Amino acid sequence: MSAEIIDGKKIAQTMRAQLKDRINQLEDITPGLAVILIGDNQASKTYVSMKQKACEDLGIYSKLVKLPDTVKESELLDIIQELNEDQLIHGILVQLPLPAHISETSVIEAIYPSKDVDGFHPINIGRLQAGGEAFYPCTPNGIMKMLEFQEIDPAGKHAVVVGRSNIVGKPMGQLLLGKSATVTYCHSKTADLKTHTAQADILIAAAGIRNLITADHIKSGAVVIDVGMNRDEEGKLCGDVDYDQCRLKASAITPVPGGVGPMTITMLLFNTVESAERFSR
Ligand SMILES: Nc1nc2c(c(=O)[nH]1)N[C@@H](CN(C=O)c1ccc(C(=O)N[C@@H](CCC(=O)O)C(=O)O)cc1)CN2
Repeated sequence: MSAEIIDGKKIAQTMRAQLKDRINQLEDITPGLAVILIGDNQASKTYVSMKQKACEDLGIYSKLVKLPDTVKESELLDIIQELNEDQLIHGILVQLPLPAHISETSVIEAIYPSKDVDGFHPINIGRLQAGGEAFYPCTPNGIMKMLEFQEIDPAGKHAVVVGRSNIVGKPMGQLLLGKSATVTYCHSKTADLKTHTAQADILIAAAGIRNLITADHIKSGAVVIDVGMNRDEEGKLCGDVDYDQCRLKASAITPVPGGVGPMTITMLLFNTVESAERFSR
């Protein structure tokens, strides 16, 4: 068997074209996104410039706030409050990770839930679980859209999520549960990982460990979604899944790069447009 390759770039392009139409339909309002970048982390700089370029391509106003990694938490919170009150801004995000002296919790909680287009605020996380109007975290929601595009219905399937981060693993399981999958969470401390992953109809690998998932870990015909963003010895980008092995056993698989990554930014644009639409109602 050779798996169908789930092309994240192509799905992202289709969704971005749909978003452009929605933006064109907004009268007298341009969606606005504020991105706060702290410090000099090379990967963060790359992701932020990708976000800005994506905004530019779609006609979303983007405001970049660059701060040194010596910035005080109180200064950052003041900036967030200004953006909360800025009528031109419909979405605010602080690029993660943060320097060690700044509390991620305080920063996330300072953003108004109505502008939290990353979907990380406890109000949005709570509504994801309990229902109600909310922004969902971009990476897991992007994966749900990918499954939808591929016509893979999670209902009744066994989904195994490897990873328990607040931004991917935990909300991923909740979203799959919301679509009636039976969900198992695993993580770096799970004993005998293979026993669990080999039962998955849908396997989400989001542990941040290169080649954690090999062919032995998956069931024949499984759908394998790779959220990993790791570098090999030569600096080449690779996921958590041994792609060359697993694509011969899976029924569908995402590559890295070109799989989940492009959907993360697309869902950020999606949330920003949604926020502007709510604002204009
Ligand atoms: N505030 C946030 N911080 C972080 C988030 C987030 O959703 N919000 N997620 C990640 C990084 N991230 C977006 O910020 C992100 C990661 C990867 C990609 C992507 O498109 N990857 C490409 C490859 C890019 C490359 O060549 O380096 C791919 O997989 O094809 C987009 C966004 C952590 N921080």
